[in-house]
Amino acid sequence: MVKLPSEYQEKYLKLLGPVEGQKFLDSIDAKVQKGFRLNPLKANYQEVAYDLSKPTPHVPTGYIGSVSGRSLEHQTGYVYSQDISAMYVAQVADAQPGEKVLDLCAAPGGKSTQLAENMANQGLLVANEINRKRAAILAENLERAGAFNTIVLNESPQNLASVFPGYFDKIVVDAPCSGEGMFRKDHDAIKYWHADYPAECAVLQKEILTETMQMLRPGGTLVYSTCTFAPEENEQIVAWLLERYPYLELVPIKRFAGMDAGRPDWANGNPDLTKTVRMMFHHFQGEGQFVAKLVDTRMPEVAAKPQKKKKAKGKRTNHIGLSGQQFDLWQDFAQKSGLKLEISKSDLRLSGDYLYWYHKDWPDISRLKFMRPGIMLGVFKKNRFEPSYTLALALQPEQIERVLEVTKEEWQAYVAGNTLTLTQRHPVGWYLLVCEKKPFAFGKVVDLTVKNFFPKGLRFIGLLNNQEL
Ligand SMILES: C[S@@+](CC[C@H](N)C(=O)[O-])C[C@H]1O[C@@H](n2cnc3c(N)ncnc32)[C@H](O)[C@@H]1O
Repeated sequence: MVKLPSEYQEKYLKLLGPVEGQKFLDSIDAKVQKGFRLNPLKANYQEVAYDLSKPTPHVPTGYIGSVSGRSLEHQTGYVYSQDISAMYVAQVADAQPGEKVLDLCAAPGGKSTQLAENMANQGLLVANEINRKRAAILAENLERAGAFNTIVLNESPQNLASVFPGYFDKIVVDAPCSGEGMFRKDHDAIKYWHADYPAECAVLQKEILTETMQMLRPGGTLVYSTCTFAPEENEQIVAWLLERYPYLELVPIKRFAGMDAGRPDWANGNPDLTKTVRMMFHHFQGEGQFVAKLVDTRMPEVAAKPQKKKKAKGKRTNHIGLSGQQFDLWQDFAQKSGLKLEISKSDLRLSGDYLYWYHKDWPDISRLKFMRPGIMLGVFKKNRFEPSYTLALALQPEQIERVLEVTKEEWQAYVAGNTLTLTQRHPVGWYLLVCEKKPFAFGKVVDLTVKNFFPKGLRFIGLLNNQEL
């Protein structure tokens, strides 16, 4: 039996009433239902060695079941382990190809990967995370997903607002919160809870949303979510938004079986709050989640003010052009490996020795701290170019001629850091390594050996049959 703080118990018994409140509190001991999503950015994305017999009704790519972080499917970004409630947030955001979307509090990347998938790699997804270590994990997850249209930043909402005024069509704020909805899955989270915690989180949420509102374009959409049950961080925040920004309107969110409507009586009585959705332990299969969708009803032409381009402060060192020699090295790689991606020279950027693909119509982010200023294509080392792991995971096998299909045992050996031995000679050079049709890395063929270029920090012991011992 999980022990919940007495003030927490009293609060929910009062809010929900004694009978329902007790059911809610008792459900803390129920089994955690794991979930995962498939990734339609990948070719043959449904060809995975996982049970797909339990699809989720509310997310077309969602399934009930667990996946291993050591499986081929996970490493190649075909599956993403995610709670089935959490996966409803990006579904509600309904990001479309071509849109400009911001995921403001994005790590580890559950919502960002799903947004990128829904955008079919068209448009721009800015995935931001304030915590640097978490931002690195976010970048890795987006990399695995094969997200091509993404910039990963490591900024405060305030700094972002100074660069992106009125810029985004859609913004997802999956806010830092008191995490009550995680209590069943992560008992340690209970230790941090105290009676004032939700109110403290609400102060931060309002600060974050104040900056957020500066970045939403007139006519744009804001999705606000938390993984807590506390009304202070849910209905009361939405009520505050509606009062402070009268041009915002709530959009009704479809409620699937087990989902509850938001509770006006837990805020200021605004009946529109029933358009928000709660996922509660005792009713819905997943963990706790709240989600609200708001649209900015101002007409774009009335409200939009011309934005003056701010001059960058200090030296702009992040993006410099390629030298002629570097461009030749890149082209040599592209030509020899038979790369079939249309990348114009003006979309190539250099950051240190790293080569990025950064669309010329994307905004100037040189004043911001970034993890990935675009898609990392590779790195220049002395007189050679090494293609990146990111590029390997973003490619479909048909987008490159030099492909080497390996066995599952060879995949396991390679991701652990070993070289592979070939039985047949191939021309020297870079090859996209593919296992069960899933690209997983680049390797360099020299004589009868595939030299290992799997990133050192990511090496692991892969599973052959997806079963953790
Ligand atoms: C609920 S988590 C995000 C989960 C993520 N959206 C996902 O689906 O994987 C909230 C995030 O907000 C970040 N955060 C904390 N304080 C913040 C602040 N002041 N401004 C912006 N983000 C903040 C946390 O580091 C955390 O990664």
